[in-house]
Amino acid sequence: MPRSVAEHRNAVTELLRTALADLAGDAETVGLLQAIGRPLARDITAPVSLPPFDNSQMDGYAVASSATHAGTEFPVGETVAAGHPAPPLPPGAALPVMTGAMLPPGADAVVPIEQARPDGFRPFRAGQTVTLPARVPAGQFVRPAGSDIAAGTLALRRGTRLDAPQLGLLAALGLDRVPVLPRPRVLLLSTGDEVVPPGTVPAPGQIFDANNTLLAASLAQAGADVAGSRILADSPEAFGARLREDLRQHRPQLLVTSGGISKGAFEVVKQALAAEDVRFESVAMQPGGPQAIGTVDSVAFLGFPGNPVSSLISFEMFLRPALGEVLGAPAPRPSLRVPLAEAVESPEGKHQVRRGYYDGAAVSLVGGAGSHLLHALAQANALVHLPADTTAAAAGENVEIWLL
Ligand SMILES: Nc1nc2c(c(=O)[nH]1)N[C@H]1C(S)=C(S)[C@@H](COP(=O)(O)OP(=O)(O)OC[C@H]3O[C@@H](n4cnc5c(N)ncnc54)[C@H](O)[C@@H]3O)O[C@H]1N2
Ligand code: MOO
Repeated sequence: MPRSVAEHRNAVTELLRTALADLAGDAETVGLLQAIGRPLARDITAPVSLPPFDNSQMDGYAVASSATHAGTEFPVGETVAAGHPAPPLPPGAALPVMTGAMLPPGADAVVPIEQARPDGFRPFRAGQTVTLPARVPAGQFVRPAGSDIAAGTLALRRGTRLDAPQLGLLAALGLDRVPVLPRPRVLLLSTGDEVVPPGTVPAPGQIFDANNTLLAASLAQAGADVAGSRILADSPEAFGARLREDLRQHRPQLLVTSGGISKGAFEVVKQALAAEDVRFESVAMQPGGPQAIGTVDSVAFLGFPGNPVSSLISFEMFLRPALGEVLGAPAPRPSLRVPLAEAVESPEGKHQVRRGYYDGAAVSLVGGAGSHLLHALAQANALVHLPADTTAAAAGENVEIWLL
């Protein structure tokens, strides 16, 4: 009886929860730009307030609002520029103030230059005056200290994924380094006598290794550290020996293989790991039906099927969500329900994942269902989900897609 997608995803998540437990309690401190996309390891309390001082939201005149109730013509004082301490506001006067400049002590409102007469800044002359609107409300165009965040309050919670907005906030708070969770270390192995590295010359019957690159790119984008990767041929003995060496050398928290797990005569992963705590499952999904999961020498292990599209979809359906769930990053793929541009059929009892192109209105299928169609995958911008109980969907029917 095949496992459901949800059952296998839960199993992968539980495997990673155990494998990455130490990592999730650890931290390394890195520069802000080294932290892009990574989960914050500790709560961050604001060391300063933002804004740090009351300042002007407009280029204009700083006034005491009470004075604008008494009259509309003001003597003009010294100009207050951003980046410089503000002099106190002389009683009854108006000071030219620039956006971001400190509000002069004694001022509580700003009149934008467009509402002043004259409506431009002139070089300062003694005795110069400006006419401003009457009854300016207190607080107008003033950004009070701490109105964004007050010093001592929680700025970002542990586990928050650090993208541009969060990193920008940390920089604004004066922090140049940030504690993040260490990246999970992954050992990646492509398998098969037919698989040779790109950049070499294949012998008859051989093909170039797509999976190490495709999975290394996926893992790197998901915040993992691919500690090592290699291709191993279809010899279970050589596979076992090499794997042990690589595990000792790279000390990964996760081992991911592709290929060698289905029903052929030479299934190197299946044969080499037969005595290990590893299960070879059939998941009710297509592509990505054959899956292996377990531990090898206490290292968490996932075996993905060899077809490149199957490998990528296995990553997207199981490993990416599990990393997000356990570590707080990567973000889930954005999910939408959108109309199909064309009718589609799907095998009964299997969750089919087709590749699609979403143009903002509807999703069209890119290529067929075959799990070798890497060129079609490279043209797609979405995965199209046809759940196990769906055997057909008509054009215009809504389906779930994940944006890639
Ligand atoms: N009798 C059956 N045959 C197959 C079944 C089945 O249920 N009964 N399942 C099919 C499905 S579905 C898949 S998926 C594959 C999975 O097989 P393996 O995981 O054992 O993968 P391999 O046989 O090693 O390779 C499959 C396919 O992918 C190519 N490949 C492998 N590695 C790479 C790589 N690194 N880069 C590019 N291409 C790769 C390989 O040459 C094969 O064409 O089994 C079906 N068979
Ligand atoms: O399940 Mo296989 O992954 O279709 O090609």
